[in-house]
Amino acid sequence: MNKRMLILNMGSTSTKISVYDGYEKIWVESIVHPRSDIEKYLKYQDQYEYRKEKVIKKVAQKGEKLEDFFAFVSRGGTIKPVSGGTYEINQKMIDDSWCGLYGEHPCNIGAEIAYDLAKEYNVKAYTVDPPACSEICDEAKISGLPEIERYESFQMLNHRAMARKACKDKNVNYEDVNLIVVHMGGGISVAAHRKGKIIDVNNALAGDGPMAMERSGQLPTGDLIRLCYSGKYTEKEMIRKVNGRGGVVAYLNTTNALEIEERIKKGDEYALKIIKALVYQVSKEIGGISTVLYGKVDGIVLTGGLANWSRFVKMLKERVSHLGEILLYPGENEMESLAFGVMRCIEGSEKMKIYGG
Ligand SMILES: Nc1ncnc2c1ncn2[C@@H]1O[C@H](COP(=O)(O)OP(=O)(O)OP(=O)(O)O)[C@@H](O)[C@H]1O
Ligand SMILES: CCCC(=O)O
Repeated sequence: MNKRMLILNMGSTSTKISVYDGYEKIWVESIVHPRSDIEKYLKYQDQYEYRKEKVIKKVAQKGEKLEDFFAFVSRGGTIKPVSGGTYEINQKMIDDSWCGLYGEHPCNIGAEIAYDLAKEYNVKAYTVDPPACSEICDEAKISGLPEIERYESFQMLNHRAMARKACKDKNVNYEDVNLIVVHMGGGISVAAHRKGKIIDVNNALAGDGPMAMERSGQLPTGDLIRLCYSGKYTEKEMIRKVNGRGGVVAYLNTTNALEIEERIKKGDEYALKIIKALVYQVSKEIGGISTVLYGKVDGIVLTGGLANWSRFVKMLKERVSHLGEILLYPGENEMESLAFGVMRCIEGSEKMKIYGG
């Protein structure tokens, strides 16, 4: 049986592409998108052609043929909260993610590209652990205004993958321990994993939680309302401002941590001040979420691209180590998680889920 899959993972700053043959990784490549390339798109949806072209070109460069895949698999999209697992991507999922109601993120483009390619080549498209979680505890859903219910869009795929990996390495069951997992990529999400369930996490796409490389995070509400009504910005511009053009990039004009590190090494005090503020906000979020677990924290998993940055991790550790053991898992395990999730369903050890909206 053909088990060759094309895996797509569209992040805020990069497109990761991989080919798996069953459980075996054949290759993986990451395309980093320069700010100048993506800055011009006001809505993430407008990046569809740009990202698709990159995928098609890379697949051809690697000597692969699109007709040789039995499935197209993508991370995403932002949909109505569901339980974790592997889902066949269907039209309802595309409609719900494309309208942006549950958050704007490039993973929605990945899901759409996988779905379109699957239709074109008459195969199936799948996703695993979509970024909206139905396990949030009741208290966390109350926002403070009855008209607004809190829901969460975040990097669930990598949260689960790294939490499980850390537990495997520690020889404990994910379902038996309490973890704080901190995914630090283009967006930052800090979650309480209580005995295998994610019971609270900041909505990394909706101006919730700490600022991040390209997200504003939570802002003083009154000032935000005044900016919205200032007449200077449309609704779309404001949404893009907090999600895509806010956070570190708004201060330093880059999302590239290596570039910021170089600037700091050369004595850029302003860059250091902003990164200190980033560490401060992430630490505060970690401290806050420890109360969700009544302070019973078995470990703090730091993951995502920024967990590679030694200066950043050192400063973070100084502030939060007293809360629990720091478990460092830089980067992400998303490609493998996507491939393995599909394989478990194909082999029958797990049931494929259908999204009904
Ligand atoms: N080796 C490294 N050292 C320091 N920083 C790094 C390193 N590798 C990646 N980063 C930084 O990590 C960030 C990107 O992280 P990541 O690749 O997890 O995000 P993404 O997938 O683009 O976005 P998302 O959060 O939407 O998934 C960038 O700021 C990048 O500069
Ligand atoms: C949908 C992914 C949200 C994030 O960037 O954390």
